[in-house]
Amino acid sequence: MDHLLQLDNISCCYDDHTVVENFSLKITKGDICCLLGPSGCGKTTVLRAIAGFQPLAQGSISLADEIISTRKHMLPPEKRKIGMVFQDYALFPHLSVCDNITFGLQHYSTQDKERICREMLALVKLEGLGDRFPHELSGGQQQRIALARALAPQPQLLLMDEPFSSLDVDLRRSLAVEVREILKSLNITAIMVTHDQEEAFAFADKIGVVYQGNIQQWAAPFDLYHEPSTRFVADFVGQGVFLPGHAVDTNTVATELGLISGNRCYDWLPDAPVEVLLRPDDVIHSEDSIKKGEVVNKVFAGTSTLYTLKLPTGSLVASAFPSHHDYQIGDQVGIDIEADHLIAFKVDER
Ligand SMILES: Nc1ncnc2c1ncn2[C@@H]1O[C@H](COP(=O)(O)OP(=O)(O)OP(=O)(O)O)[C@@H](O)[C@H]1O
Repeated sequence: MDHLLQLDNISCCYDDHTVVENFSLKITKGDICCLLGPSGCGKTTVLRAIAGFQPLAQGSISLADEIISTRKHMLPPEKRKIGMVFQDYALFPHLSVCDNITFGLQHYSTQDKERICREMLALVKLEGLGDRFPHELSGGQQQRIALARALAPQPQLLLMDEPFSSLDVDLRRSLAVEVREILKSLNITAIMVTHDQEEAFAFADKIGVVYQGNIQQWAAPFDLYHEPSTRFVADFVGQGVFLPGHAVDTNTVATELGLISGNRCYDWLPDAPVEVLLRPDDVIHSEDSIKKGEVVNKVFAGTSTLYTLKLPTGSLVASAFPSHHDYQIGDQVGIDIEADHLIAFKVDER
């Protein structure tokens, strides 16, 4: 398969401090990807390395079969045909919307600039606002203009660093979906950096979960959620708790909620101590079940209510029940486990 972008074992340092180490990824043309991870894990550093602002201590980056960064060579950012969108929009305050959008088109004719500006404004659904100045636009509108400016020179790759994080939550989600549609309509390859997993889920075909300067897992959102390959990914992505148990055989674990069997095999030995990941949708309401949990917390979320339930040993599990079941703190609630994707880790597997 042809890859548009390839990072081979890159490392990046600030002074003597290595913040990204042996980091590799491959991105196919047209894919929309996300680097997701906690603050300080190195996401922005990787993005800056791809853009050409961050030198490499090791490894190489190639774009469309051209090596653009190694330890010894860095193609200047302006020659990489990479567009960037930043968290703070970074529009030029003294330029109109049209002049912002056409800023990267210095060598184009006036006629072409006007045409591209019209097309870009239509693309981001802001027709008619070309004469305004950035301070006359809302935050969401400014970010659309920043996107239009980045797309106007037809980049090979678009990089976005926390592009929606200055916006309120509703707008963040809806703009993530809308921007995804725009990029797909143009077959643009993009990488977004975020620490907001819902935003990453709404936006990306593939997500790389980054932890301490390294990719822990590179997968589609569904697989990250249901098939996390490390304990960190299981913990970081989605909600859930780890319930202690021990292995019975390769696909069954004994826990205080009984035997839990899944559709995959592990290489653990019988009796090995393990922890089972239970997502709120794995713990289901079952009125007549002999397995009970005591409600110790509840968060109403419209269609469902998220309950925290205390089991007899004191372990806690989370469960999302349809919200017409309304239990109170202290109630004993019957539950069952439905965890076909049995996700479990050996206790020492961190
Ligand atoms: N210019 C710099 N000089 C020294 N250290 C830096 C510099 N920029 C970043 N770092 C350090 O490098 C590490 C990775 O930073 P980076 O900004 O890449 O992380 P991040 O995952 O993007 O974090 P955030 O989500 O908070 O932006 C952090 O420990 C940070 O303190």
